[in-house]
Amino acid sequence: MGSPARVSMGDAWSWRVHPDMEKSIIHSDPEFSLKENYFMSQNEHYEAGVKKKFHLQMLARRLGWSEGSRELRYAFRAVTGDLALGLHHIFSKSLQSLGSEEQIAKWAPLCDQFRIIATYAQTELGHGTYLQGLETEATYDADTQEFVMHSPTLTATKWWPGDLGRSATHALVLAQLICSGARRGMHAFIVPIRSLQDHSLLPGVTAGDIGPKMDFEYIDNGFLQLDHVRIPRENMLSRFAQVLPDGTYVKLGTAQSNYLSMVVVRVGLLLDEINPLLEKACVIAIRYSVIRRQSRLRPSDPEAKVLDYQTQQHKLFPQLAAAYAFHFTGTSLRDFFQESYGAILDRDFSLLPELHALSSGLKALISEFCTQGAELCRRACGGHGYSKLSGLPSLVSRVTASCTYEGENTVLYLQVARFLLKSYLQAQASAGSASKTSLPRSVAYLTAPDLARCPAQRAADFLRPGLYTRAWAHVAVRLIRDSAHQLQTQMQSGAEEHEAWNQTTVIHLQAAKAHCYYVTVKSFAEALQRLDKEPAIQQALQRLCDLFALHGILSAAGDFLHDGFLSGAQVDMVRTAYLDLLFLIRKDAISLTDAFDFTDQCLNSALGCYDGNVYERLFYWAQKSPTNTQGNPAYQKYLRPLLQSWRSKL
Ligand SMILES: CCCCCCCCCC(=O)SCCNC(=O)CCNC(=O)[C@H](O)C(C)(C)COP(=O)(O)OP(=O)(O)OC[C@H]1O[C@@H](n2cnc3c(N)ncnc32)[C@H](O)[C@@H]1OP(=O)(O)O
Ligand SMILES: Cc1cc2nc3c(=O)[nH]c(=O)nc-3n(C[C@H](O)[C@H](O)[C@H](O)COP(=O)(O)OP(=O)(O)OC[C@H]3O[C@@H](n4cnc5c(N)ncnc54)[C@H](O)[C@@H]3O)c2cc1C
Repeated sequence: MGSPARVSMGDAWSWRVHPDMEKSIIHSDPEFSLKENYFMSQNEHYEAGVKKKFHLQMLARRLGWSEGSRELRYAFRAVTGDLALGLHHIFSKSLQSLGSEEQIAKWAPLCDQFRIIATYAQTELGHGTYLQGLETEATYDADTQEFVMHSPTLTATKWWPGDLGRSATHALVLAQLICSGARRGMHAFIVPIRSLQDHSLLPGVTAGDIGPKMDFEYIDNGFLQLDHVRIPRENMLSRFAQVLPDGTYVKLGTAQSNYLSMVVVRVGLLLDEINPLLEKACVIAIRYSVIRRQSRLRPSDPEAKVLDYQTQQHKLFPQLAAAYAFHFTGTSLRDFFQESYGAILDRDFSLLPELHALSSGLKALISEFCTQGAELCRRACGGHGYSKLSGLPSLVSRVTASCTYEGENTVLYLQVARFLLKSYLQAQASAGSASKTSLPRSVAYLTAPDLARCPAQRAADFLRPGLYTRAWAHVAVRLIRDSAHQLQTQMQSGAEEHEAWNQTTVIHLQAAKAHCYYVTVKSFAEALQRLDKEPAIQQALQRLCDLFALHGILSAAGDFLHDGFLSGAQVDMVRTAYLDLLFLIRKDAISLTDAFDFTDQCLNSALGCYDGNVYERLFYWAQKSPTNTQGNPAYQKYLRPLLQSWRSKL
């Protein structure tokens, strides 16, 4: 499979490594090798993650790669993100979004030069979602112009922050501010927690690791308790709020301004962490599926490549289409973020509600689909997909966390629903008045002309992006309208507002998901329009866009049939078009996965290597397992006595 030019791993039977690869700064450096990853303990994973981070920072310093540079981003991608201190960078982003210019000037150089190691400590043992419920307190003492940081209860213990368990010297502690006798809500405070001299915990600080997790073993997620720890007034990040020396509270933003850092992180995670996990799963599963031969398509044929079975294509190609859809949608969101972030930092919050809704909804949708998709890819590889040596179990357990961290998905979808309801009611209100208030771009379709029936006459009509995008808009509008109506009905029947909301959240959730899927279909289709100078690429990607849209329609056919927008015959047309696409995509499948440009070292998979030597690699890697190299102490202790035990009865 493929040319010998790009080969893998340098193992005995691989073709000669291409000269170009020898120069790959990351992959030729044994410090970045991932070969032992599947055989490590939690402690070994943590040390390996810190070691790689240390070496990468020394390399970056030597080569002049700045923070956020393309080189560092590529290096992070090449080392598959198995680098410790990820939260240090989340601290930096939070400092940039919540800190004053003076605070940024002071702390950013310390971060960039790793003169401190920081974490983002928001979640507590008792609260992660409900930020108004956070218990950690920051009480201002005007006499000393200090904040007294305190964990008043066990449930106030900070729990989960990455790099907190053993690495960080400072924590950005999100706490309830108490000043001038009033509670002011969640604010961010820079709290030193370990000595810069000997890394020992500072007075009043209790911290440690929270123990084994489903994955992310290389990150020391930790706990933190503060016992009346004093920090200077200047350590409260004050872009959106200040406490003056006498304790006067000056509000410069909104009640949720200090939530901005979560928006920043959600946007960044989509392209940098979450979608690449699905991309890798697709590369491994699709490459393996052209190597794996099993059963016969015709009795007279040789055993077939499993990728030639329509059901295998039905499993894998929608995941490939989703990975591309999320790449273009994540890029579109990043562009919108860059367009609006500057204004928000300057306290123009007009675009923040839409940015919050988009970042919340796409983080929920993309993490959910990447988790489902990675698991589907794993299952599509049969028994070998259950071997850690395939690389797939690790991808699944790692991407699963993205449905929870940076905002639990259901909670984020409900944030979207809240935004959709407000937008819908605004559209309804202005529909009757002369002054048409324009809706945010992402919900402009709420006031666009709607079709009652889909005009498609034949299967080929469903290969038109305009037609299927409007089909998705139709369903999203109907579900949003229905959710608003159900809420109104509940309230008209006497339910109190919050109870009515709770009793209709399942319906709101459905509307939010349809909206997010519509946004993704639209973003993907719009991105492809800009590829008109690359017709061959445009055609290959257009098939994936069509497949993503039609697979979604078939998966939610009831929503399209519900009001007769699609007829049963039209759903059959969608299925015909969908199945034809599977056949057409088959010939591009390998190229479309190669295009993600993951090296074999980065994939770290015995099934997904470019040279296709799956069986040799599986067998060779298994030989290296400590289960085969460290003897069998159980034999002397138990098996031998068991095997001999019959004698004792004689
Ligand atoms: C390589 C390493 C990879 C792994 C990295 C992992 C890193 C993980 C780091 C973390 O997990 S950090 C912790 C992340 N935690 C969260 O994301 C907590 C999620 N919870 C929330 O965001 C809020 O609590 C929630 C939005 C669910 C509820 O907020 P509230 O209880 O304050 O109230 P509400 O829902 O009533 O929202 C009030 C207003 O604030 C708005 N709002 C809420 N969150 C906002 C936000 N983030 N930005 C802007 N506005 C926001 C919201 O739209 C609404 O506006 P309107 O009143 O105009 O409708
Ligand atoms: C791998 C990993 C890394 C993390 N890293 C960090 C970090 O570095 N820093 C940090 O501060 N935190 C971190 N976290 C914590 C993470 O942000 C929280 O776990 C997350 O925000 C979810 O909050 P929770 O755990 O309280 O879940 P909960 O909110 O308790 O969720 C439990 C259930 O309650 C439901 N629920 C909660 N509220 C509502 C509601 N209003 N309406 C409907 N249903 C609701 C949820 O949908 C969910 O089904 C990390 C978590 C993980 C798994």
